Amino acid sequence: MTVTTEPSRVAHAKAKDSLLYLDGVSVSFDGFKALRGLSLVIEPGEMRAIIGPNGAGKTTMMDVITGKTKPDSGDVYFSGDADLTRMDEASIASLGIGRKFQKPTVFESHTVWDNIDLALAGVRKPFATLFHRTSKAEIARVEEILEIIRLTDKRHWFAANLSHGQKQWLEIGMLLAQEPKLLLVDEPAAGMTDAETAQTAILLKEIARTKSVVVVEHDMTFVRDLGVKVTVLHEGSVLSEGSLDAVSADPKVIEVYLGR
Ligand SMILES: Nc1ncnc2c1ncn2[C@@H]1O[C@H](COP(=O)(O)OP(=O)(O)OP(=O)(O)O)[C@@H](O)[C@H]1O
Repeated sequence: MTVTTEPSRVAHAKAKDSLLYLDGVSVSFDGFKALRGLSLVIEPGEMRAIIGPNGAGKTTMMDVITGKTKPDSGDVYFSGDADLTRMDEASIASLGIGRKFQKPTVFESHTVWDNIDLALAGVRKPFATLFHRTSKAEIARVEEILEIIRLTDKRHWFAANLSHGQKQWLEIGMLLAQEPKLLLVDEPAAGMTDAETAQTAILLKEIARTKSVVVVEHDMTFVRDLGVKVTVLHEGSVLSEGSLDAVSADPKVIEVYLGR
């Protein structure tokens, strides 16, 4: 006897053990396919680098994960059974998906410390925030985050006085304050000095010890420093996947990057 299983049930079973599961995701804008059957699985505790030429669909993929864009078709599951295609952006964020956009959006007229403290406050219940005094545990968490983002000695600085790279780290710290399970980071190294870029790779690797991280990046030196599995997107689907060395040697990837 042949047992037939509904496709969605099969997808669901496969999604169970992964943190993020995309299968056959397609998105069209006025008939133009930005994503074409994109499939991607991120395991709990994994850091993944996503690369690809301009227009490959990297931003659209992030938009689908965070609920900003709804796919025309395909499955998107988080933590096993949360169907992200049926949820709005706020509900998805509250599941523990944090996104860092390319441009830092810190509160410039507040100190580094206050920026992190405010981000912690953001996850407190409104009533608790109203009558809130930062608890010992919260102070310890702010300290811990400042260590991770290398801004301990700048805690009293106004964010406006930080370098571009330091502002990026501060924003990563603000995301950490929200205790996400998955961090989506868009081109963190853009505009950074070489030293800051190298520090950012170390910092993200530290974060990835306790959280899953998906990093979209163009800077190959940075991707090499991360030393993680790389997914190459092209025309809305996965062209190649593996170590940076493996995908760099893939003829399909060479053609896309160098063949025109
Ligand atoms: N809202 C939209 N309306 C129409 N077309 C769009 C929209 N958003 C994205 N696109 C198109 O979809 C394709 C994929 O875009 P996307 O921004 O996801 O690529 P990307 O890989 O992030 O590129 P980049 O590296 O330049 O940021 C592009 O051709 C883009 O022009």
